[in-house]
Amino acid sequence: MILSPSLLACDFARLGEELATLKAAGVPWAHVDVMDGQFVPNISFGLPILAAARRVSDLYMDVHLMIEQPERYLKDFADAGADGLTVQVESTKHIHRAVGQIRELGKRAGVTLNPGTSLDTLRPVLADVDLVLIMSVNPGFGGQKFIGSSVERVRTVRRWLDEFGSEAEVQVDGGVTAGNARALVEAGATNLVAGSAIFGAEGGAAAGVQAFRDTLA
Ligand SMILES: O=C(CO)[C@@H](O)[C@H](O)COP(=O)(O)O
Ligand SMILES: [Fe+2]
Repeated sequence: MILSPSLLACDFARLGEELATLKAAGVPWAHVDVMDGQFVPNISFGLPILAAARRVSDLYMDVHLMIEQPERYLKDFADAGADGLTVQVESTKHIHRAVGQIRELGKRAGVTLNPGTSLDTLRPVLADVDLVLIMSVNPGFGGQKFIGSSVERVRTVRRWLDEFGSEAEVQVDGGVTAGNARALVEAGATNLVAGSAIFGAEGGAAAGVQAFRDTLA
């Protein structure tokens, strides 16, 4: 199971140190939440922060684009240091084209959807992606409560992927904690994003990471 701590919950003034803490804790990925104030009602950060993170860290940069018409910026995010780019099905009229563009840029392509969007919207691109992200909160903010029905959505997507032998990651994002991680992994999740549960942990991010390890051991 891959843990992808969401940098949205870290101390931006200490970004380099936060990334170093994750690296020292043995975490392979960092989740980078880009929000434009249009697709979601919040603005987070964009290209310069990703580029700064890339300069000081060799963690896999897992970029979650919550922006309208993400195809306008895919190359910029790839150039700024993304390893994987995940786009929301609701944010573009051309999800198949966007996924193809990410692959053409030599990056791993991810697709995601809001909790209120039908899983069927994923089907046309399932064979073309490296990662499917099940959002378990309405995107836009960290620190929200996990939506329980997400567990069944994970199970369904994992089954669909298994039907044609896909090894795509099934990632879950939003309200993920050491308390619900086991149920998610048992349902087929291979990749968990966690922001507040890691950076808000008593004892700091390293303790937050250890709590996930303990519960999944
Ligand atoms: O994409 C998002 C929110 O839109 C997430 O990546 C959050 O940043 C996760 O934060 P927690 O729910 O784990 O605090
Ligand atoms: Fe995210």
